[in-house]
Amino acid sequence: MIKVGIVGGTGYTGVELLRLLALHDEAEVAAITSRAESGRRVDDLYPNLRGYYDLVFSEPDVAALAACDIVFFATPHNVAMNLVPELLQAGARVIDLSADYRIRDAELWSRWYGEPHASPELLPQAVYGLPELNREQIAGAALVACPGCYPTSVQLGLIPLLARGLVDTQSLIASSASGVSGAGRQAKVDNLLSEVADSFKAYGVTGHRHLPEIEQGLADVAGGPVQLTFVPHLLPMIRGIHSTLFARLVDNTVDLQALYEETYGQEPFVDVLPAGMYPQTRTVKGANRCQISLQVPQGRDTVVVMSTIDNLVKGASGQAVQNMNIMLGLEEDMGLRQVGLLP
Ligand SMILES: NC(=O)C1=CN([C@@H]2O[C@H](COP(=O)(O)OP(=O)(O)OC[C@H]3O[C@@H](n4cnc5c(N)ncnc54)[C@H](OP(=O)(O)O)[C@@H]3O)[C@@H](O)[C@H]2O)C=CC1
Ligand SMILES: CC(=O)N[C@@H](CCC(=O)OP(=O)(O)O)C(=O)O
Repeated sequence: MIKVGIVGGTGYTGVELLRLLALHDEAEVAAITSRAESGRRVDDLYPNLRGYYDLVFSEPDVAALAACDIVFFATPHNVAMNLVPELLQAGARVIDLSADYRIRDAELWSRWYGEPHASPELLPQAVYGLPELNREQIAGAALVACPGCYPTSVQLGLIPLLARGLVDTQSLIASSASGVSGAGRQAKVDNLLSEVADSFKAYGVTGHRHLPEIEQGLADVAGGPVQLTFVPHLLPMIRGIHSTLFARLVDNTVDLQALYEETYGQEPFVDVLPAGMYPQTRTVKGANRCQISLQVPQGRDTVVVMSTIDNLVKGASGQAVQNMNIMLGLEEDMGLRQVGLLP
């Protein structure tokens, strides 16, 4: 069995990793950390896991983590970048769900995240963990930076258009909406039921930290700089992201439905819906799946792409397990064969 360590096991992505790994044939969680819950049984805090784990949370301990084959970081940014150098040196492979290694330029990273990067020397070897783009590099990586939740939905939605040079790269727009679990489990007044329920609002319009990450990924695909207007919104629900993406066509001779079906035809976790069908967050809830559909309204020159994921699964822990499977040469869908929860 593959020995897995999880740093940050009490958060929403940590417990989602535990849910998925409970049904994984080849992985066994050997170490799990929480500073606040150290000494407490995992299935005491999370009774849905009773019968699956005989584990106790402990303080982060580099020696115990270094004894694992794979270490997941399900921690806020600024944590992994301090511990990863030692773990890599000890021979562990790391899958970071936080933003610490997603942006290649350390100076750009520190401008958006507000402090210097603690291990910039590792940025060149970190592989951006979007399997649909980087499957081969992920397979050989020691350090994988899992994409953010919004970036996953936006990039998967726009990649086919940019790869073929079909749209203006300087006027891309992403209007995205997320459920509240995207903000994590930490208590915040803004995320109280009475603040969020029965309401809908935009935030981060002047600049959200996912913007440089998305632009970096899209620029790689387009082969040159792109400009994106990214507006996130908070939805009064728990899980799910819906991104509505707008791009101006510079070539409208291509059958876009066929292009998307061809691009993602062999992808196990991207589902291009038939023309006329709309993706919904509830049909991907609990599943490691991105559902996409597209339209060119009135046959004009703007293509509208709709892309939905569960932020905790394809947007975080599911994608992290997918990356682990690729790194270990396992079946890519091992532990990820869930169907979306409906209703
Ligand atoms: N929620 C989502 O939808 C998504 C989240 N992500 C990213 O994944 C990461 C985890 O997110 P999420 O699970 O929502 O976060 P949570 O706030 O829910 O959980 C954070 C976890 O990290 C631990 N932690 C916090 N600070 C430290 C520290 N200094 N050292 C060690 N452990 C620490 C906490 O436990 P304790 O404090 O007890 O140690 C807790 O278990 C974040 O970087 C987030 O941005 C990415 C995609 C989607
Ligand atoms: C709803 C909500 O608050 N979402 C979070 C982003 C989600 C997230 O986890 O950010 P990373 O993927 O970069 O780690 C936010 O906007 O800050």
